[in-house]
Amino acid sequence: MAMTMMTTTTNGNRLVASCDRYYRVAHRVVFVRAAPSLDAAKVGQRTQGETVEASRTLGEWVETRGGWMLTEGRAAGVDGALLVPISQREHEERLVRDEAEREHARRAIDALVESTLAARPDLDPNLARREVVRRYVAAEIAKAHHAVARQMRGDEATERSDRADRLVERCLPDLEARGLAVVDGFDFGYPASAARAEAQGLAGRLEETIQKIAGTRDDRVAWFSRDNFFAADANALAAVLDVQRGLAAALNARGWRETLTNPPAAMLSCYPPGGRYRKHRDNTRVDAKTTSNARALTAIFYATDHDWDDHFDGGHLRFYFGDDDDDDDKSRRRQNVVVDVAPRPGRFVLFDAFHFHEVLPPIRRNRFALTFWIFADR
Ligand SMILES: O=C(O)CCC(=O)C(=O)O
Ligand SMILES: [Fe+2]
Repeated sequence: MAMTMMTTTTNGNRLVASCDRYYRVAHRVVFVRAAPSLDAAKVGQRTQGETVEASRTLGEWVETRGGWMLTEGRAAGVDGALLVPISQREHEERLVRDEAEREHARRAIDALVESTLAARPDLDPNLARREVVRRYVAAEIAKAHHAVARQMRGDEATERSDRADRLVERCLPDLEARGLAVVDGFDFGYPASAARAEAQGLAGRLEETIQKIAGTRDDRVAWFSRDNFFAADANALAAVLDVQRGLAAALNARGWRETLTNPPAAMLSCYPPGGRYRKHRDNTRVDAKTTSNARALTAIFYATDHDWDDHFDGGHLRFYFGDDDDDDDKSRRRQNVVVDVAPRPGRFVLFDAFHFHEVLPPIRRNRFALTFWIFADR
């Protein structure tokens, strides 16, 4: 039985109960840290919609099972609340609802396992169950991602920009032919060196990712909206983001195969010398109708030093075209073609989020990039 931290005070004749014990996670991911400090090691994470029970509060931090969580996003470079206080009653209703959902999932999985085994009696029941659970969980996660993407829709049509139209015109042939376009020398409105200087100035706000703990990637990142960039006087990066935000509308206007939408923020990343991001895809297909998230295209602008050298600085973005074997467009398939794209300053890359790719280690200096994922309304 959970203990409550109800404090009851009198306000005139009325009794006012205040409770700061329960929270709903209001941000995509909120980290659990070993201590109440942004520098403390991450020891876990909670995702949007989960509820958190706190045992102690300390300023903008609450102690929860396993560590400390930040309640307000400002210090973490995010707008608004990360954790929203909820009442004990709401918390308990959520627990009941969560249990009902779990029960529903258990029944759905049992039924799927049964029908799978009826169709394929030769299958090992344990393996069949494991596969059904994997698909079920992936589909549920995808549903949640798409619900978030749908909430964010609606602004793309107003974000037409001439620059984005021109950039799409340059990308479209290669994007359609091989799912990858690379554009150099595009005029984003500011020199690439200005974006580089701003990225350097924001480096102190970048943070390790949860994948760092898992050992798959070494960059530090922060999420920026246009307003965050303007607040930080990062006008060149804001101008790049404006163009990135115009791509969905420009592609939609040219009849792109899916209706594209915008996410709220772009990711500024910095790979230190020797850092990498192991081979991965930004999205995967769970089955014919389901993808693991809403990402359709990845749009990257490199804010590297003006004298970045392909050979001595490295840090290439490596694509593996032959490996997209779940790509339903077979005509785009290539057999084991590796393509390396150097992160040259001001270079812009647009690619299919389902392509396998990897970031090779930069050799001598920090490698900054502004990455924007264009969503699809699937
Ligand atoms: O910075 C890059 O070139 C690619 C980064 C990447 O693959 C990612 O963040 O998913
Ligand atoms: Fe990626």
